[in-house]
Amino acid sequence: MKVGIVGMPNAGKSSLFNALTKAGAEAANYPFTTIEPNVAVLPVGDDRLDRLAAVIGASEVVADTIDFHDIAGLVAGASKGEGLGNKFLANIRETDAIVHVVRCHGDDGVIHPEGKVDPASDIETIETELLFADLEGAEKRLERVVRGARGGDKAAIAEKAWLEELIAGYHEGRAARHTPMPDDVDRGQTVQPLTAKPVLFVANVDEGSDEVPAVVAEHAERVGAKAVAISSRIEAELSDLDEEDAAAMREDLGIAESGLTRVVKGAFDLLHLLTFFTVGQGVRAQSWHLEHGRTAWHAAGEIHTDIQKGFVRAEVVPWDALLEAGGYGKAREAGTLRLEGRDYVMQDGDVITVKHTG
Ligand SMILES: Nc1ncnc2c1ncn2[C@@H]1O[C@H](COP(=O)(O)OP(=O)(O)OP(=O)(O)O)[C@@H](O)[C@H]1O
Ligand SMILES: [Mg+2]
Repeated sequence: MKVGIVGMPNAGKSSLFNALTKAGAEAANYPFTTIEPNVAVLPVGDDRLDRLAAVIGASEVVADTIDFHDIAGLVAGASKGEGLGNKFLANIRETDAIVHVVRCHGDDGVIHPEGKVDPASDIETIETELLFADLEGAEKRLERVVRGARGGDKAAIAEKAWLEELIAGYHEGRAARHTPMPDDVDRGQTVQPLTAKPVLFVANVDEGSDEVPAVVAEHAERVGAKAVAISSRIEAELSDLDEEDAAAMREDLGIAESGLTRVVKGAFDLLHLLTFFTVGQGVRAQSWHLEHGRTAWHAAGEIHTDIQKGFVRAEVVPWDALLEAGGYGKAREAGTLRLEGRDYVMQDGDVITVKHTG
């Protein structure tokens, strides 16, 4: 899962990113040691996984991760290639969701590219750039599709209608997420609009506050997005301290929970994924994620392509049933552990053991 951090220049993106990087590097189960400098890998903590690992006697706990990409500031005109515009937009294109950092703090020492702090206007600037980029992409694609549609190609006809609807929406300032792609459009061939991606607004507020300012909260609600508030600078400073000092400083500042936790959880929730687990005695306990509606066969593919290729059947038990039974044998006796085929639709919290050949 990849999340891109976007926002105006100087909004506080890199401060947030640096705090995330340190948090990731310090987490006990950080699975990668080398990664590009603009990517922070964060484990998505899950209390269920820890409990399963303890009961089953796993050798270690490996939580699934989420990648945050620091993307340079997006200025007005980026979609026309201003600044490093196109490169930034290409970076955003590869992500599954967007964290949009909005400057809300009033520290005069930090220059604002437009000369004044105005969260609503900043949000509009960024959203407009994303819309322009999508508009250009959709118009280009439409030119190509029109010919196929004229020839009577079913997929092309459906795609043409969808693109026209998208374009009409863009002209009215409507993001692509409000015009979902119909099933009969070839997903692999057509545009992947930036404005279809789910968004988490991060209001970068003055230190000591963790309330989302009303303008940001209302905007987020209007566009169907979520919002959290943090002080990027404080989070970056806190991440430099050891745990004890950080906790004391949080208390002094009156910030309850780690702002980073809220950002990671908030970003993760955007993706609407289900979590499943693999756990065994003396081996790793791991968490994994899948889109809702995916099957045991897809789950096997997440674990390993070889396991998917050799899929025979799956043993599935809900995490709480396994916990209650205290082990696989007891869960089998209790009838909560079931045998399932490849088409079994995975449920959130399933613990799976894939039996496979090879
Ligand atoms: N909540 C805050 N209060 C006060 N100062 C802050 C806050 N958040 C960030 N800053 C300061 O704002 C400046 C810009 O922050 P940062 O480098 O994170 O922005 P950026 O969005 O990455 O900018 P760019 O687009 O240039 O990459 C830094 O000096 C940082 O310490
Ligand atoms: Mg930066």
